[in-house]
Amino acid sequence: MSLYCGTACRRKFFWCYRLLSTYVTKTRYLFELKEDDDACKKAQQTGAFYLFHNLAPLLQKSEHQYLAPQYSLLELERLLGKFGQDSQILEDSVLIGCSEQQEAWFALDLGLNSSSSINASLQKAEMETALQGSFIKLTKALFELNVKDASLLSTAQALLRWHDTHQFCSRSGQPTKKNVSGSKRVCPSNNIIYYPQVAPVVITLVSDGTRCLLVRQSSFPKGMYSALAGFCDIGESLEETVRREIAEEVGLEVDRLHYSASQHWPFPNSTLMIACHATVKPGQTELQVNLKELEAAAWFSRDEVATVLRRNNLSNQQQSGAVPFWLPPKLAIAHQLIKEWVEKPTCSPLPA
Ligand SMILES: NC(=O)c1ccc[n+]([C@@H]2O[C@H](COP(=O)([O-])OP(=O)(O)OC[C@H]3O[C@@H](n4cnc5c(N)ncnc54)[C@H](O)[C@@H]3O)[C@@H](O)[C@H]2O)c1
Ligand SMILES: [Mg+2]
Repeated sequence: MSLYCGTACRRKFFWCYRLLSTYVTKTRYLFELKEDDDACKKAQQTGAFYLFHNLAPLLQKSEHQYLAPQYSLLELERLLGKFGQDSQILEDSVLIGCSEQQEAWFALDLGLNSSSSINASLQKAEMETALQGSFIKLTKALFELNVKDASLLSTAQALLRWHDTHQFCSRSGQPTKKNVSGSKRVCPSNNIIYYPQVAPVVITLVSDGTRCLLVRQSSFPKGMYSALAGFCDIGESLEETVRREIAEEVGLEVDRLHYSASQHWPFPNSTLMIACHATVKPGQTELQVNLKELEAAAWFSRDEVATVLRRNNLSNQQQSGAVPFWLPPKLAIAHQLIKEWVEKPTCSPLPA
Protein backbone atom coordinates (compact mmCIF):
# COMPACT_ATOMS: atom_id res chain seq x y z
CA MET A 1 0.00 0.00 0.00
CA SER A 2 1.29 3.44 -0.90
CA LEU A 3 1.90 5.75 2.02
CA TYR A 4 -0.10 8.49 0.32
CA CYS A 5 -3.17 6.54 -0.74
CA GLY A 6 -5.62 9.37 -0.08
CA THR A 7 -6.38 12.41 2.04
CA ALA A 8 -7.59 10.42 5.05
CA CYS A 9 -4.54 8.17 5.02
CA ARG A 10 -2.17 11.10 4.57
CA ARG A 11 -3.81 12.92 7.47
CA LYS A 12 -3.48 9.79 9.60
CA PHE A 13 0.18 9.44 8.68
CA PHE A 14 0.99 13.04 9.66
CA TRP A 15 -1.08 12.71 12.83
CA CYS A 16 0.88 9.62 13.85
CA TYR A 17 4.15 11.18 12.82
CA ARG A 18 3.48 14.27 14.96
CA LEU A 19 2.28 12.25 17.90
CA LEU A 20 4.96 9.58 18.10
CA SER A 21 8.15 11.19 19.32
CA THR A 22 11.49 9.47 18.82
CA TYR A 23 11.31 8.36 22.43
CA VAL A 24 7.89 6.73 22.04
CA THR A 25 8.91 5.03 18.78
CA LYS A 26 12.05 3.69 20.43
CA THR A 27 10.16 2.48 23.50
CA ARG A 28 7.59 0.65 21.37
CA TYR A 29 10.33 -0.92 19.28
CA LEU A 30 12.02 -2.24 22.42
CA PHE A 31 8.67 -3.55 23.68
CA GLU A 32 8.21 -5.44 20.39
CA LEU A 33 11.70 -6.94 20.64
CA LYS A 34 11.06 -8.10 24.21
CA GLU A 35 7.79 -9.79 23.27
CA ASP A 36 8.53 -11.15 19.80
CA ASP A 37 11.37 -13.70 19.44
CA ASP A 38 11.48 -13.47 15.63
CA ALA A 39 11.65 -9.66 15.67
CA CYS A 40 14.44 -9.85 18.25
CA LYS A 41 16.43 -12.39 16.21
CA LYS A 42 16.08 -10.07 13.20
CA ALA A 43 17.27 -7.13 15.28
CA GLN A 44 20.42 -9.09 16.21
CA GLN A 45 21.40 -9.13 12.52
CA THR A 46 21.80 -5.34 12.48
CA GLY A 47 22.41 -4.87 16.20
CA ALA A 48 25.49 -4.07 18.29
CA PHE A 49 26.90 -6.29 21.04
CA TYR A 50 28.68 -5.41 24.30
CA LEU A 51 30.92 -8.18 25.61
CA PHE A 52 31.45 -9.48 29.15
CA HIS A 53 33.59 -12.22 30.70
CA ASN A 54 32.33 -13.61 34.02
CA LEU A 55 30.22 -10.45 34.41
CA ALA A 56 33.20 -8.11 33.82
CA PRO A 57 32.60 -5.82 30.81
CA LEU A 58 35.11 -5.50 27.98
CA LEU A 59 36.53 -1.96 28.12
CA GLN A 60 39.12 0.07 26.32
CA LYS A 61 41.06 2.82 28.10
CA SER A 62 40.88 6.26 26.53
CA GLU A 63 42.57 9.21 28.26
CA HIS A 64 40.86 9.54 31.65
CA GLN A 65 37.96 7.18 31.08
CA TYR A 66 36.94 3.74 29.90
CA LEU A 67 34.97 3.19 26.70
CA ALA A 68 32.76 0.18 26.04
CA PRO A 69 33.32 -1.07 22.46
CA GLN A 70 30.42 -2.48 20.41
CA TYR A 71 30.63 -5.34 17.90
CA SER A 72 28.32 -6.30 15.02
CA LEU A 73 26.95 -9.82 14.73
CA LEU A 74 29.31 -10.49 11.84
CA GLU A 75 32.37 -9.33 13.84
CA LEU A 76 31.25 -11.49 16.75
CA GLU A 77 30.76 -14.57 14.58
CA ARG A 78 34.23 -14.04 13.09
CA LEU A 79 35.69 -13.72 16.60
CA LEU A 80 33.97 -16.89 17.81
CA GLY A 81 35.15 -18.68 14.67
CA LYS A 82 38.71 -17.57 15.33
CA PHE A 83 38.50 -19.19 18.77
CA GLY A 84 37.03 -22.38 17.32
CA GLN A 85 33.54 -21.79 18.71
CA ASP A 86 30.22 -21.89 16.91
CA SER A 87 27.69 -19.10 17.17
CA GLN A 88 25.28 -21.00 19.46
CA ILE A 89 26.58 -18.93 22.35
CA LEU A 90 24.76 -15.94 20.81
CA GLU A 91 21.54 -17.46 22.20
CA ASP A 92 22.75 -16.33 25.64
CA SER A 93 22.78 -12.65 24.64
CA VAL A 94 20.34 -10.24 26.26
CA LEU A 95 18.68 -7.10 24.91
CA ILE A 96 19.73 -3.99 26.86
CA GLY A 97 18.47 -1.06 24.77
CA CYS A 98 18.50 0.57 21.35
CA SER A 99 19.65 3.75 19.64
CA GLU A 100 17.29 6.46 18.39
CA GLN A 101 17.79 4.95 14.92
CA GLN A 102 16.54 1.62 16.29
CA GLU A 103 19.85 -0.20 16.30
CA ALA A 104 19.26 -2.81 19.01
CA TRP A 105 21.95 -3.26 21.68
CA PHE A 106 22.75 -6.63 23.22
CA ALA A 107 25.12 -7.94 25.87
CA LEU A 108 26.83 -11.32 25.77
CA ASP A 109 29.00 -13.00 28.40
CA LEU A 110 31.78 -15.11 26.92
CA GLY A 111 32.96 -16.50 30.24
CA LEU A 112 29.93 -17.80 32.13
CA ASN A 113 29.21 -21.51 32.18
CA SER A 114 25.68 -21.18 30.90
CA SER A 115 23.33 -23.65 29.25
CA SER A 116 25.30 -23.63 26.01
CA SER A 117 28.53 -24.44 27.97
CA ILE A 118 30.62 -24.22 24.78
CA ASN A 119 31.96 -20.90 25.95
CA ALA A 120 33.78 -22.51 28.89
CA SER A 121 36.98 -22.94 26.92
CA LEU A 122 37.20 -19.40 25.62
CA GLN A 123 40.44 -17.98 26.78
CA LYS A 124 40.04 -14.63 28.50
CA ALA A 125 43.56 -13.31 27.92
CA GLU A 126 43.56 -14.33 24.26
CA MET A 127 40.22 -12.68 23.74
CA GLU A 128 41.46 -9.48 25.38
CA THR A 129 44.41 -9.38 22.99
CA ALA A 130 42.19 -10.02 19.97
CA LEU A 131 39.70 -7.36 21.10
CA GLN A 132 42.34 -4.81 22.17
CA GLY A 133 40.67 -4.30 25.53
CA SER A 134 40.36 -5.76 29.02
CA PHE A 135 37.52 -7.38 30.94
CA ILE A 136 37.39 -5.14 34.02
CA LYS A 137 35.21 -5.58 37.11
CA LEU A 138 32.28 -3.15 37.04
CA THR A 139 32.92 -2.18 40.68
CA LYS A 140 36.28 -0.81 39.51
CA ALA A 141 35.21 0.72 36.20
CA LEU A 142 31.73 2.15 36.82
CA PHE A 143 32.91 5.56 37.99
CA GLU A 144 35.22 5.99 35.01
CA LEU A 145 32.53 5.43 32.38
CA ASN A 146 30.33 8.04 30.74
CA VAL A 147 26.71 8.13 31.95
CA LYS A 148 25.32 6.21 28.96
CA ASP A 149 27.83 3.35 29.17
CA ALA A 150 27.56 3.19 32.98
CA SER A 151 23.80 2.79 32.74
CA LEU A 152 23.91 0.26 29.86
CA LEU A 153 26.62 -1.90 31.43
CA SER A 154 24.89 -1.87 34.84
CA THR A 155 21.67 -3.07 33.21
CA ALA A 156 23.58 -5.64 31.16
CA GLN A 157 25.47 -7.02 34.15
CA ALA A 158 22.29 -7.26 36.26
CA LEU A 159 20.44 -9.11 33.49
CA LEU A 160 23.34 -11.47 32.68
CA ARG A 161 23.76 -12.26 36.38
CA TRP A 162 20.06 -12.94 36.80
CA HIS A 163 20.04 -15.41 33.87
CA ASP A 164 23.16 -17.10 35.18
CA THR A 165 21.64 -17.66 38.62
CA HIS A 166 18.06 -18.48 37.59
CA GLN A 167 18.41 -21.36 35.17
CA PHE A 168 16.07 -23.75 36.97
CA CYS A 169 12.38 -23.64 37.90
CA SER A 170 11.98 -23.39 41.68
CA ARG A 171 8.73 -25.42 41.47
CA SER A 172 9.69 -28.30 39.10
CA GLY A 173 13.49 -28.20 39.31
CA GLN A 174 13.57 -28.39 35.49
CA PRO A 175 15.81 -26.10 33.38
CA THR A 176 14.01 -22.91 32.33
CA LYS A 177 14.25 -21.47 28.82
CA LYS A 178 15.22 -17.87 28.12
CA ASN A 179 13.30 -15.92 25.46
CA VAL A 180 15.45 -14.33 22.74
CA SER A 181 15.61 -10.86 24.32
CA GLY A 182 16.25 -12.24 27.81
CA SER A 183 13.30 -10.35 29.32
CA LYS A 184 12.02 -13.59 30.93
CA ARG A 185 12.57 -17.32 31.41
CA VAL A 186 9.85 -19.97 31.15
CA CYS A 187 9.64 -23.47 32.64
CA PRO A 188 8.57 -25.75 29.75
CA SER A 189 7.03 -28.30 32.14
CA ASN A 190 4.55 -25.99 33.89
CA ASN A 191 4.72 -22.68 31.96
CA ILE A 192 5.71 -20.66 35.02
CA ILE A 193 7.27 -17.40 33.80
CA TYR A 194 10.21 -15.88 35.72
CA TYR A 195 11.07 -12.19 35.30
CA PRO A 196 14.37 -10.52 36.27
CA GLN A 197 14.40 -9.50 39.94
CA VAL A 198 14.97 -6.01 41.28
CA ALA A 199 15.08 -5.35 45.04
CA PRO A 200 13.69 -1.97 46.17
CA VAL A 201 15.96 -0.08 48.57
CA VAL A 202 15.30 3.29 50.20
CA ILE A 203 18.15 5.70 50.70
CA THR A 204 17.37 8.66 52.92
CA LEU A 205 19.23 11.79 53.82
CA VAL A 206 18.02 12.68 57.30
CA SER A 207 18.21 16.29 58.43
CA ASP A 208 17.38 18.07 61.67
CA GLY A 209 16.89 21.35 59.81
CA THR A 210 20.48 22.56 59.99
CA ARG A 211 22.57 19.38 59.97
CA CYS A 212 22.41 16.14 57.99
CA LEU A 213 23.02 12.59 59.15
CA LEU A 214 25.76 10.60 57.45
CA VAL A 215 26.59 6.99 58.24
CA ARG A 216 29.19 4.37 57.42
CA GLN A 217 29.16 0.57 57.33
CA SER A 218 32.32 -1.42 57.97
CA SER A 219 32.10 -2.67 54.35
CA PHE A 220 32.39 0.89 52.94
CA PRO A 221 35.74 2.05 51.52
CA LYS A 222 37.88 3.65 54.24
CA GLY A 223 36.67 7.12 55.24
CA MET A 224 33.49 7.10 53.14
CA TYR A 225 30.21 8.26 54.69
CA SER A 226 26.84 8.05 52.93
CA ALA A 227 23.11 8.49 53.44
CA LEU A 228 21.22 5.83 55.35
CA ALA A 229 20.00 2.90 53.19
CA GLY A 230 17.90 -0.21 53.65
CA PHE A 231 15.99 -2.90 51.77
CA CYS A 232 12.18 -2.76 51.70
CA ASP A 233 10.60 -5.60 53.65
CA ILE A 234 7.78 -7.50 52.01
CA GLY A 235 4.44 -5.74 52.59
CA GLU A 236 5.94 -2.33 53.34
CA SER A 237 5.29 1.01 51.63
CA LEU A 238 8.33 3.19 50.93
CA GLU A 239 7.29 5.52 53.74
CA GLU A 240 7.17 2.58 56.18
CA THR A 241 10.61 1.38 55.08
CA VAL A 242 12.12 4.85 55.59
CA ARG A 243 10.61 5.12 59.08
CA ARG A 244 11.67 1.58 60.06
CA GLU A 245 15.23 1.83 58.71
CA ILE A 246 15.86 5.16 60.46
CA ALA A 247 14.46 3.82 63.74
CA GLU A 248 16.38 0.52 63.37
CA GLU A 249 19.76 1.98 62.43
CA VAL A 250 20.01 5.27 64.38
CA GLY A 251 17.03 5.23 66.78
CA LEU A 252 15.31 8.34 65.41
CA GLU A 253 11.69 9.05 64.43
CA VAL A 254 10.86 10.66 61.11
CA ASP A 255 8.72 13.78 61.17
CA ARG A 256 8.47 14.56 57.46
CA LEU A 257 9.79 12.99 54.28
CA HIS A 258 9.72 13.62 50.58
CA TYR A 259 10.80 11.72 47.50
CA SER A 260 13.73 12.98 45.46
CA ALA A 261 14.77 10.56 42.70
CA SER A 262 15.62 6.93 41.94
CA GLN A 263 18.45 4.93 40.40
CA HIS A 264 19.19 1.38 39.35
CA TRP A 265 22.19 0.17 41.37
CA PRO A 266 23.99 -3.03 40.27
CA PHE A 267 25.95 -3.81 43.49
CA PRO A 268 25.96 -6.40 44.94
CA ASN A 269 22.82 -7.42 43.01
CA SER A 270 20.18 -5.50 41.14
CA THR A 271 18.50 -2.90 43.35
CA LEU A 272 16.22 0.06 42.70
CA MET A 273 17.48 2.85 44.96
CA ILE A 274 14.63 5.19 45.93
CA ALA A 275 16.06 8.41 47.33
CA CYS A 276 14.23 10.57 49.88
CA HIS A 277 14.87 13.52 52.18
CA ALA A 278 13.58 13.22 55.73
CA THR A 279 13.50 15.49 58.76
CA VAL A 280 13.34 14.26 62.33
CA LYS A 281 11.08 15.53 65.08
CA PRO A 282 12.40 18.79 66.56
CA GLY A 283 14.49 18.27 69.68
CA GLN A 284 14.79 14.53 69.03
CA THR A 285 18.21 14.26 67.44
CA GLU A 286 20.14 12.08 69.85
CA LEU A 287 21.58 9.12 67.94
CA GLN A 288 21.41 5.54 69.18
CA VAL A 289 23.55 3.83 66.60
CA ASN A 290 22.81 0.15 65.91
CA LEU A 291 26.35 -1.21 65.80
CA LYS A 292 25.17 -4.47 64.24
CA GLU A 293 24.26 -2.50 61.11
CA LEU A 294 26.53 0.55 61.16
CA GLU A 295 30.09 1.30 62.12
CA ALA A 296 29.38 4.99 62.75
CA ALA A 297 26.76 7.72 62.33
CA ALA A 298 27.05 11.45 62.99
CA TRP A 299 25.46 14.83 62.28
CA PHE A 300 27.35 17.15 59.93
CA SER A 301 26.81 20.86 59.31
CA ARG A 302 26.02 22.21 55.85
CA ASP A 303 29.44 23.92 55.70
CA GLU A 304 31.29 20.71 56.55
CA VAL A 305 29.39 18.73 53.92
CA ALA A 306 29.79 21.48 51.29
CA THR A 307 33.55 21.51 51.88
CA VAL A 308 33.82 17.74 51.52
CA LEU A 309 31.67 17.78 48.37
CA ARG A 310 34.05 20.31 46.80
CA ARG A 311 37.05 18.17 47.66
CA ASN A 312 35.44 14.83 46.98
CA ASN A 313 38.41 13.25 45.30
CA LEU A 314 39.89 10.24 47.02
CA SER A 315 43.46 10.61 45.74
CA ASN A 316 43.68 14.28 46.85
CA GLN A 317 42.42 13.37 50.30
CA GLN A 318 44.91 10.56 50.66
CA GLN A 319 47.69 12.92 49.72
CA SER A 320 46.70 15.80 52.00
CA GLY A 321 45.11 13.78 54.82
CA ALA A 322 43.27 17.00 55.65
CA VAL A 323 39.71 15.92 54.92
CA PRO A 324 38.23 13.81 57.73
CA PHE A 325 35.82 11.90 55.47
CA TRP A 326 34.63 11.68 51.87
CA LEU A 327 31.31 11.09 50.11
CA PRO A 328 30.10 8.65 47.41
CA PRO A 329 31.08 9.56 43.82
CA LYS A 330 28.86 11.66 41.53
CA LEU A 331 27.24 8.70 39.80
CA ALA A 332 25.80 7.33 43.08
CA ILE A 333 22.39 8.64 44.02
CA ALA A 334 23.64 9.24 47.57
CA HIS A 335 25.90 11.94 46.13
CA GLN A 336 22.96 13.61 44.34
CA LEU A 337 20.89 13.52 47.53
CA ILE A 338 23.64 15.13 49.60
CA LYS A 339 24.33 17.75 46.91
CA GLU A 340 20.61 18.57 46.73
CA TRP A 341 20.50 19.14 50.49
CA VAL A 342 23.57 21.38 50.42
CA GLU A 343 22.21 23.44 47.50
CA LYS A 344 18.51 23.64 48.39
CA PRO A 345 18.28 24.18 52.11
CA THR A 346 14.79 25.60 51.98
CA CYS A 347 12.92 22.92 49.96
CA SER A 348 9.60 22.35 51.66
CA PRO A 349 9.04 18.72 52.61
CA LEU A 350 5.67 16.97 52.40
CA PRO A 351 4.23 15.29 55.49
CA ALA A 352 5.15 11.59 55.70
N1 LIG B 1 23.77 4.09 45.05
C1 LIG B 1 24.03 4.61 46.23
O1 LIG B 1 24.26 5.81 46.35
C2 LIG B 1 24.03 3.73 47.47
C3 LIG B 1 24.39 4.27 48.72
C4 LIG B 1 24.29 3.46 49.86
C5 LIG B 1 23.87 2.12 49.75
N2 LIG B 1 23.57 1.62 48.50
C6 LIG B 1 23.10 0.21 48.36
O2 LIG B 1 21.96 0.03 49.17
C7 LIG B 1 21.82 -1.34 49.46
C8 LIG B 1 21.16 -1.55 50.81
O3 LIG B 1 21.85 -0.90 51.86
P1 LIG B 1 22.11 -1.64 53.26
O4 LIG B 1 23.16 -2.68 53.06
O5 LIG B 1 22.36 -0.56 54.26
O6 LIG B 1 20.72 -2.38 53.54
P2 LIG B 1 20.06 -2.83 54.97
O7 LIG B 1 20.20 -1.73 55.97
O8 LIG B 1 18.68 -3.31 54.66
O9 LIG B 1 20.98 -3.98 55.49
C9 LIG B 1 21.37 -5.10 54.70
C10 LIG B 1 20.75 -6.36 55.27
O10 LIG B 1 19.39 -6.42 54.87
C11 LIG B 1 18.98 -7.79 54.70
N3 LIG B 1 18.25 -7.86 53.41
C12 LIG B 1 16.91 -7.78 53.28
N4 LIG B 1 16.52 -7.90 52.00
C13 LIG B 1 17.64 -8.07 51.27
C14 LIG B 1 17.90 -8.25 49.85
N5 LIG B 1 16.91 -8.26 48.95
N6 LIG B 1 19.19 -8.35 49.44
C15 LIG B 1 20.22 -8.32 50.33
N7 LIG B 1 20.03 -8.16 51.69
C16 LIG B 1 18.76 -8.03 52.17
C17 LIG B 1 20.25 -8.63 54.81
O11 LIG B 1 20.24 -9.23 56.08
C18 LIG B 1 21.38 -7.62 54.71
O12 LIG B 1 22.50 -7.99 55.49
C19 LIG B 1 23.23 -1.94 49.34
O13 LIG B 1 23.16 -2.94 48.37
C20 LIG B 1 24.11 -0.80 48.86
O14 LIG B 1 24.96 -1.19 47.78
C21 LIG B 1 23.64 2.40 47.38
MG1 LIG C 1 21.39 0.01 56.01
